[in-house]
Amino acid sequence: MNTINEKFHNLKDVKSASEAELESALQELTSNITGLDEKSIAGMQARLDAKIKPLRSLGVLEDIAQQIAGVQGTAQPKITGKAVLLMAGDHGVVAEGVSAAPQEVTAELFYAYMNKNGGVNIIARSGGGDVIATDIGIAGPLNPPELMASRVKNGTDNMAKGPAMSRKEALQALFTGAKVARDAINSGINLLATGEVGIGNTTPSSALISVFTGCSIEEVTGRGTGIKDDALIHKQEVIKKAIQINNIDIKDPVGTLAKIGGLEIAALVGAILEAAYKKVPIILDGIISTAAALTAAQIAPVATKYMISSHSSEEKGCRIGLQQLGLEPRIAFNMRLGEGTGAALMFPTIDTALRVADEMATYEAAGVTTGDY
Ligand SMILES: Cc1cc2ncn([C@H]3O[C@H](COP(=O)(O)O)[C@@H](O)[C@H]3O)c2cc1C
Ligand SMILES: O=C(O)c1cccnc1
Repeated sequence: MNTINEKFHNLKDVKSASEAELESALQELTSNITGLDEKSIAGMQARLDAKIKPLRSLGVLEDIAQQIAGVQGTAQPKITGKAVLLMAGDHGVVAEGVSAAPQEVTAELFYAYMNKNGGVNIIARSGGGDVIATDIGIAGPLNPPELMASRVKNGTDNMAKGPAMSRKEALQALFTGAKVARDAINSGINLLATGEVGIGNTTPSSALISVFTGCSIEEVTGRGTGIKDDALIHKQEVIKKAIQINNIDIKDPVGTLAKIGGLEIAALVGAILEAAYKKVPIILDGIISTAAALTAAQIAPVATKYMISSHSSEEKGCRIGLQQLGLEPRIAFNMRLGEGTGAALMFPTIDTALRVADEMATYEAAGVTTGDY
């Protein structure tokens, strides 16, 4: 497929493109996202119905197999590679005291992901997947400087005082994320998962979820890294202020993302849209990924069909956001780490769903008598 968007394969182009060029590339990208292939979904259902089990008795495993068939456009889908796309970015709003962790932790954790021993690396590895970590907008310098090659800005501005980003910066971050997803897909990975790191990022995520679901700040805002009662009330006040002073127009999702979002959240929006455009399923993680998914769905509602939910998260806005997307959490492990840890836990389950379709015996082959079920 040769669209205007392909021009932005090269990161240098993303950085030098004008705002108008980025806007038209987004138009082009989103208008080329199409729905799932119904024939392949029906073909997978027929394969599963022939297996030695009562009809639909493998529940969600069958839903997942059917969804992946529809995404790939074949009743015999295969997973050739899996990766968590971990986007890193800092947040000016941490100056308001919304997190229990200091800002420098974002950069410190980034090195752990590069050294392959962060939480998400272990869980992804257990499920046979990789982690691709990208600095979209960490505040401080990284060493070696090449690690900062994809950085759009040194952290967002404080959204409680003005917009977190300019519209152009949000679009640059979005297309940088899209490029990360495209490169991964072109290298043979065809199951993606969203992940992130960014001290303070449950604050913009809660803001986006409140705005896009219409739920109150109190309903969607939790303790993030683990702030105490007083700090939680303060965090909710900060979010209210950010929404008020930024004149949010939800009919303009990119503008909303720029004003009260984050660089890594914007990159995840781009990764989700690119996955849908390239017909690759993408697993959502916790509250930050869900905020990105809601934003992507505002930009291109059909992208929702490419999303696979993972865990419910202890951060309460996650479940509310998933519900708005028409998704149900699949894992309830009381997790609240982020990074893509919950999403990566779905890797083995998704492999299993396709393995059932490929390897489980049929009634005919096993010589099992069918009943009225
Ligand atoms: C050591 C550590 C590892 C993490 N890994 C992910 N997060 C998670 O916590 C942060 C969001 O929470 P808040 O909005 O309260 O700052 C993000 O970095 C998220 O990825 C972590 C947080 C910490 C402290
Ligand atoms: O839901 C998440 O992913 C989450 C929750 C708390 C802190 N960081 C991430």
